[in-house]
Amino acid sequence: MNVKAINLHLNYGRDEVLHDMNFEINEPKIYGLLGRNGAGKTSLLSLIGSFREPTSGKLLVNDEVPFENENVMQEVTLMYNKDFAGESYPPSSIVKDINRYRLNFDLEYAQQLLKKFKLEGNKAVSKLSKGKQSAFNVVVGLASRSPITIFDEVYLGMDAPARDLFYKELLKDQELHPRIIILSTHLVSEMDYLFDEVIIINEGKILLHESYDDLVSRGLTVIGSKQSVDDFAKGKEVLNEEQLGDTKSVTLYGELSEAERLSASELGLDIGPVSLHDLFIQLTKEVE
Ligand SMILES: Nc1ncnc2c1ncn2[C@@H]1O[C@H](COP(=O)(O)OP(=O)(O)OP(=O)(O)O)[C@@H](O)[C@H]1O
Repeated sequence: MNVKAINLHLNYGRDEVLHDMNFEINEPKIYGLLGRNGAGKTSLLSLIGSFREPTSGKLLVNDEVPFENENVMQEVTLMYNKDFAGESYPPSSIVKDINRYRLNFDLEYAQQLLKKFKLEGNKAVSKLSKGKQSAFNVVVGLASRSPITIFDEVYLGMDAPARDLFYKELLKDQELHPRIIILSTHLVSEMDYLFDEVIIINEGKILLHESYDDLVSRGLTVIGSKQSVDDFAKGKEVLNEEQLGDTKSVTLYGELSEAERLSASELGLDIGPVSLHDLFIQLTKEVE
């Protein structure tokens, strides 16, 4: 199972929204897809979900073009904030329907999840609250057990306890049935512990694709007197600087050698970690 982008471009009319993307994901892991509003996350996911075709280049799923490809479509589930306005059936009967045409769908698991998310009643999906409709998307996405399962911000309407239940179920089910799971989200600090790998896209380009651990280990804050911090930061990639009186704090991006750590301690500098949330903000901020 894999997803590959090769010199991938996507235009809407004259607007190019994905520019020359190249990446590959091929392991059953949880991938966090991050990007600012309008970065192109949904556009990219809609190509993987075979909702549209690239303008040029290739997007391959299991080495095949997914668009209108029955084999691939059975392997991929893309859940997004669907409009359920015309949906007059309750969740319990919709999952039975889905079970008839989705190969990997696990009806029993779907029914257990409906119970956990309190979606068992006879109310039509269109009459459920927004948060409950989102929870229903989560149920369908999890129970689809698709080798490639994508959640495009479906959980945004859910309250904190429901989101927590989703994260727990996701980790539990991923352990039992490993698959490629892509989570596109703005809730970076809440969800970062779920990610094995992180892909950040910025203005339609892949900014980085790394393991969560490598990425986070590369960000650090350095705090101390202005002169010492400036000396230490010279020649390094500085993502952010703040100063209060003579005290300065910088966010650096890159590996530190043992010698550099020693020199920081000799200069009386405090070195601390940076969260993925902060790194994401710094890495994608607009240059003033
Ligand atoms: N159907 C469409 N027609 C024209 N332009 C579109 C269409 N869908 C998206 N766009 C544009 O493509 C760009 C990328 O949008 P996309 O929805 O992929 O971003 P996103 O990263 O998912 O954003 P958000 O975080 O706000 O959901 C934006 O500039 C958007 O205005």
